[in-house]
Amino acid sequence: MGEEAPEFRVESVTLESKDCIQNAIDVGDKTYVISRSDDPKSSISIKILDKLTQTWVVPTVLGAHPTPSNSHSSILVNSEKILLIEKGVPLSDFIWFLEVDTPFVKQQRKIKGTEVVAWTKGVIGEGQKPVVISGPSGVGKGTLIAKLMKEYPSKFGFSVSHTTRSPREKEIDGVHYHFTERSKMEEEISEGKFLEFAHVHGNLYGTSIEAVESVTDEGKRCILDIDVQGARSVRASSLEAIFIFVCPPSFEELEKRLRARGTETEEQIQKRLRNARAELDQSNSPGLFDHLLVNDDLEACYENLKKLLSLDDGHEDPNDSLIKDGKAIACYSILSKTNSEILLQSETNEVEKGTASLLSLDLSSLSGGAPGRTRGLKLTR
Ligand SMILES: Nc1ncnc2c1ncn2[C@@H]1O[C@H](COP(=O)(O)OP(=O)(O)OP(=O)(O)O)[C@@H](O)[C@H]1O
Ligand SMILES: Nc1nc2c(ncn2[C@@H]2O[C@H](COP(=O)(O)O)[C@@H](O)[C@H]2O)c(=O)[nH]1
Repeated sequence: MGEEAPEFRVESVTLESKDCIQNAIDVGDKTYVISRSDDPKSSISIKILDKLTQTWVVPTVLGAHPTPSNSHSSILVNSEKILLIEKGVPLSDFIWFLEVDTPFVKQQRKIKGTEVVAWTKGVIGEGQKPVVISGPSGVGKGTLIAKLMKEYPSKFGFSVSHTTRSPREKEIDGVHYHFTERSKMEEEISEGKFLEFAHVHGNLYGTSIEAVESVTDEGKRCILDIDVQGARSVRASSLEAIFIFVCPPSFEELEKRLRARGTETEEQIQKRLRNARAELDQSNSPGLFDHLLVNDDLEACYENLKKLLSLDDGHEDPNDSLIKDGKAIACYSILSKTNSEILLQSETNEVEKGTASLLSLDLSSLSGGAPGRTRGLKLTR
């Protein structure tokens, strides 16, 4: 927490009636009214008053909404976003931002031709970098990932991709893939819901932003199994990840594994083998992959993968002690704001296990935002 005395500002007016709570926050010429009814199941609604014309607008609200709760407090962070602190929800879910004029909101306003706001959830700490695993079809990516998830179920989470291909026997919708119609997937891509997508072996595959975010929200390290085109797109995105390419010991062995798997027709096998040559050629593209792993003996390759991942395990997240018990119930309200921090005060008399009476949210720590999460929040006692 900084030394300077908190500068108190009345930027938010809270009106509580018998069955409704409303916060009114001025941002330039507009007043944003955030309301929720007394019913904890009902969601938050937003109205905007244009102070110049004295007209009300109900904006298009993008992003996942805050978890229903019966109370919140809010404050303007800067001209782009409002902070909302929810009460009575788990600590892992109590910080939200309403983006009112971020670059994303400005862009969406232009596209939609309406007033737009976007919710984004605040995530404490950076978490560990996601791991992108690429390699030709049949090399054993899925096998290696399955072993990792089995051995470390609470440490790693799989990014469930979308695909337009048909499910194989034993593949479960929502577990192995989100099996989807091409038109629906294309629509969602155009809505900006995908981190990356690619045409692979004649079908459309893609990683939704939600697929990665939901794993990270659970405090797990995200594993992506995607092709080389997808790896390139993720490399070019703002997601900082570790990129691993898995090679077969030989092309003949790759073909043998693909055939032995018995999931593709001869025509599909031929297509996958043709694409494999191109993917193997690209494995050495400068700056694309951080590590190459040869999957000859499965156990030896798995041990090498574990060694690679533990190289990045060294760092301790300073927020760990605060978020360790993410299920503890948050009962904070906003106390004050300076240019550098927002102070949150606990409203419980007895400080619950895993929570503190006063928390400082470092305003220089906010990164990302809609359509993903606002990450890297530094929250200190
Ligand atoms: N080291 C290995 N030695 C022998 N067989 C292996 C080895 N690793 C995986 N396999 C087998 O090879 C087949 C293909 O593996 P897997 O399905 O994991 O490949 P993949 O890279 O995930 O393929 P795709 O990209 O098509 O999903 C499976 O039948 C698997 O059991
Ligand atoms: N670019 C992306 N590639 C993906 C994604 N999910 C899977 N894949 C890759 O597709 C092939 C074929 O997979 P299969 O399950 O049909 O055998 C394989 O190389 C995967 O890595 C994705 O979301 N984006």
